[in-house]
Amino acid sequence: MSKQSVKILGLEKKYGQQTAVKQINFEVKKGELFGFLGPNGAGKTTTIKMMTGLLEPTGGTVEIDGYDIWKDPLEAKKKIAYVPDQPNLYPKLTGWEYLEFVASVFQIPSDHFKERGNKLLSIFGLTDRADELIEGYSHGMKQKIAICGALVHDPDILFLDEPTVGLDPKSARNLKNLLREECDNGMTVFLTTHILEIAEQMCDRIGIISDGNIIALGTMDELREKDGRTEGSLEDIFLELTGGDDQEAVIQEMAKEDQSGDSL
Ligand SMILES: Nc1ncnc2c1ncn2[C@@H]1O[C@H](COP(=O)(O)OP(=O)(O)OP(=O)(O)O)[C@@H](O)[C@H]1O
Repeated sequence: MSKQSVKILGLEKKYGQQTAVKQINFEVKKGELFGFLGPNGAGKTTTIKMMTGLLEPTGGTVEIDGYDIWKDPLEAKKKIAYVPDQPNLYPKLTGWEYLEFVASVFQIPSDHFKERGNKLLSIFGLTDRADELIEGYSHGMKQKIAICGALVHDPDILFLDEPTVGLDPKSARNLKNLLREECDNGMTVFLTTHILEIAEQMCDRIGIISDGNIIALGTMDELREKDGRTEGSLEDIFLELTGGDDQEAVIQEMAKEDQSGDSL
């Protein structure tokens, strides 16, 4: 048994001439809540798709609990669940039928499924809507049923791409609490987010990718230490590392000009 849930070695993706992910290396430990951050176009989705076996790398390997996702896909994929930022659902199934379908694919015993499914629907306030067709769900409800589907079979490792986008504050809070609880019970969670407060509050460790390279990796304290700080928010660290400070300064200058009317 591997101590790491996920082991990434020399992972690379080229799209034609462009190298979107540049031979990155990192590990995610069992029971860890890992946040993967980076500016737009940095390579987050490309990386998560390679980690979940949806996009073939140009080079390198991804091990899921010791199994290579490309050489041993069945064993590796039994252990994971993935919720993309735009989940593909079956519109002609009801919410409950969708959960039943996922549970049947993963051969979850009926009693366990019913208890787990009902608990998840209740956490996300979907109990009263579970018998309606998914095609009638709002964007946020679709996001929530996709998350319920991912959790209903108790994956060892859960991958989430921008999980809180589209969720109302209460659902986002419930999701954060649930993920923390699942990790404390041994599940590993790997999530991407642009909401730095979420990463700062929730995540045990954080990886920052910029232009296809991992430019920071560690706990909040470790990131601060490497950045030569004793305090400061993740936003400060993120903007400094990704060059956002310069952009911030430009934006502030432009705002000043706008206020003084110079630029009109
Ligand atoms: N199918 C594709 N074909 C060509 N280039 C692609 C493709 N998918 C992504 N890219 C490029 O790879 C780079 C990384 O994209 P990716 O979607 O992984 O970034 P991201 O960090 O998830 O960005 P965002 O925060 O905007 O979602 C970008 O320059 C993007 O244009």
